Amino acid sequence: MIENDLSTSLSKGENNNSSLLTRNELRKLKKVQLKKLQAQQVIERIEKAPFKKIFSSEPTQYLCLTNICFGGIGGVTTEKISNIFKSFNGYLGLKLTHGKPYSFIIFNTPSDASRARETLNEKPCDDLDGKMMFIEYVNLTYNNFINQIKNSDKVEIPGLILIEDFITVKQEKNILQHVYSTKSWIPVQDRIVLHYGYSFNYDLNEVGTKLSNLELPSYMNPLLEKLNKLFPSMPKFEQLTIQLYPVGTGIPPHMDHHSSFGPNVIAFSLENPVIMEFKNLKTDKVVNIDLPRRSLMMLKDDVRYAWSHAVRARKSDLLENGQVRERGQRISLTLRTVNPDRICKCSWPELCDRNINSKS
Ligand SMILES: O=C(O)CCC(=O)C(=O)O
Ligand SMILES: [Fe+2]
Repeated sequence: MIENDLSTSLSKGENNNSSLLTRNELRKLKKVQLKKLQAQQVIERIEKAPFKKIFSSEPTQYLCLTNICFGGIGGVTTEKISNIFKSFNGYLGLKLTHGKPYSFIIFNTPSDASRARETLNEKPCDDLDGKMMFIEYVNLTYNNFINQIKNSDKVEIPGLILIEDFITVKQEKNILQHVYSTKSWIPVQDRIVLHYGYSFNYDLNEVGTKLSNLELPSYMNPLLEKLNKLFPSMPKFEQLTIQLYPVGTGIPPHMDHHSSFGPNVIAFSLENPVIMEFKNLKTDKVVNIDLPRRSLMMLKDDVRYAWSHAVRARKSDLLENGQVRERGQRISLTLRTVNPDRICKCSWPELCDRNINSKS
């Protein structure tokens, strides 16, 4: 069946150069096409769907290596494959599949993917000991593959909300101008901080005294208005902490004080992104989340009350796609409400400072 398909396609002259090929070259070409068809047919059988439904003839940003699997017999390592693809512009990462003969490569745009495919498809690859990769574009409407690509190893942290581009470029510029012209910075460990509304007691790690000017700085207004529109039932934020993290610095693992502060803690990232490390204090599970520049992060529920968070003091971050990103100086703005009676009623009593740090 495969042989027949192949002879027809070659004799129809689908490969324009076939008439110029020597017998030997034609035999080799036939062998390659046979292998390619075999890989495609295996996928069609596993997926119970026709090739045309699974793959697209137009470039998409998702490539499927139809004959490359990871680990196991005949499998290659993730390192080998990422080394081959990471030299191409727009390479974002790879997704392995468990127990399936194919794998996926993700690019930023369809044209990035197309450049890599043009260079590598059906060409002997030195890094794979001369083996050829058969590469197809994943059809964006083929949900079975798209879901595998998008969800395979995304870890959700309950209660964590991340909104990218919450702050506009113009707003960021304005806030940074004001922040950098402020003179009242307080050194805390290797970073410097500013407090508005209430101070922060770093010895007890809880809310400090009410400050004379309770108003938050007016450059925060556009962000507060946008927050109000998105979360209309959220109470007014009363405390703002601004932190400047020079390259190489961070904040040790902590939970924002349960009794001092309300159920929603918000942190904006300005000037540079950073990886924040979250740890579930019951299971010790650690999850790294990339906080993009101009993003909003909200902590509520589990992640607010039962996970610690930290920015590790280091000069670079390892991203999910295996790339190392150099750190740049980062400004964060943390908004909190203050519990009037300093009492926490959360559902994690064993992790709550009302029991752990109860003062005599
Ligand atoms: O730098 C940040 O984004 C978060 C800072 C933080 O965790 C805090 O102020 O409690
Ligand atoms: Fe915090």
